[in-house]
Amino acid sequence: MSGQRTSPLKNFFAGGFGGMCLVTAGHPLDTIKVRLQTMPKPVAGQSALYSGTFDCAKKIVVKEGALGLYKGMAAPLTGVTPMFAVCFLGFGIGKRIQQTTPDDPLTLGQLFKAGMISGVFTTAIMAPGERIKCLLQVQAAEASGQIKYRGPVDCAKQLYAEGGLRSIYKGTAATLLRDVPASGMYFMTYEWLQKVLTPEGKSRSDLSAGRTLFAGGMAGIFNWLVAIPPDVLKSRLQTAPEGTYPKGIRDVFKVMMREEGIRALYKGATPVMLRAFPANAACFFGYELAMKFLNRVAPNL
Ligand SMILES: CC(=O)O[C@H](CC(=O)[O-])C[N+](C)(C)C
Repeated sequence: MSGQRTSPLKNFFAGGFGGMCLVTAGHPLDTIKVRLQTMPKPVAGQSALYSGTFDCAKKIVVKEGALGLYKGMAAPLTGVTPMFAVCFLGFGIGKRIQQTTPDDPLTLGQLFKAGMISGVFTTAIMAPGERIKCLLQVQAAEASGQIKYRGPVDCAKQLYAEGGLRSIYKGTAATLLRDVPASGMYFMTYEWLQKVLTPEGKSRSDLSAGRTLFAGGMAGIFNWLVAIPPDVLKSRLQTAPEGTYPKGIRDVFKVMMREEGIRALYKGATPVMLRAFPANAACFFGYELAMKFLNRVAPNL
């Protein structure tokens, strides 16, 4: 795969802008995913709260208005922007440490490793961001009428007061389990598709919107093919009342297999996959646009 000199700072800023595009395009489907993953188990004889993706979307819009789909978006916007900045920075660093010169081409395996390194980098921001986002997204599902958390900052404060940093970082191992292999798939798929789709005689820097949107969308799909099962375990763990799973995701997994079987690991897969393509197409498109802009206004950054 041909090498490309990229400035870490530009990667950081362009990645942040890509993250903002991703959240705006993908949050409604993320809300549906978390509601489906965490809805209460139906009691015998009763039907499930949501029968599927479209039923869930309809019920949210009818009960809470269209803005219900955007609940909890402040947390990912403030969290995802720096997270994607760090994610793209981590990928750049992951590539650089495997190259002897900045122009060294990278194999698919090396791109996968660079993506995994990015996954480790992002977990420090991703784990607490996901914990707060998931708690905010599910709180209306309990329908007690009482809202426990008034927003991301209030949620973080309450978690800190109840259990310190340990509570805020609950789900870190599950987040690593999800994001290290998934990020490998993500960046390897994107870079590979950009390469194979670039016509003979043209270079990666001759940007094409269609190619970028397709490669970005497919990167999202392959990311989630790997990420869904650990994501379900993570969402369960991060939204469960304190003390429910003393051994973390191992306990979540055991209880889930015993009570619901293997299929539960794919709960919420439809909205995840529906979101994956447009959200990540928007992300990489935003990233490439920002990169182009930065290359023009600050060529020496
Ligand atoms: C799990 C996740 O956040 O995936 C990101 C893409 C998406 O759809 O949000 C990619 N990455 C893990 C590389 C941050």
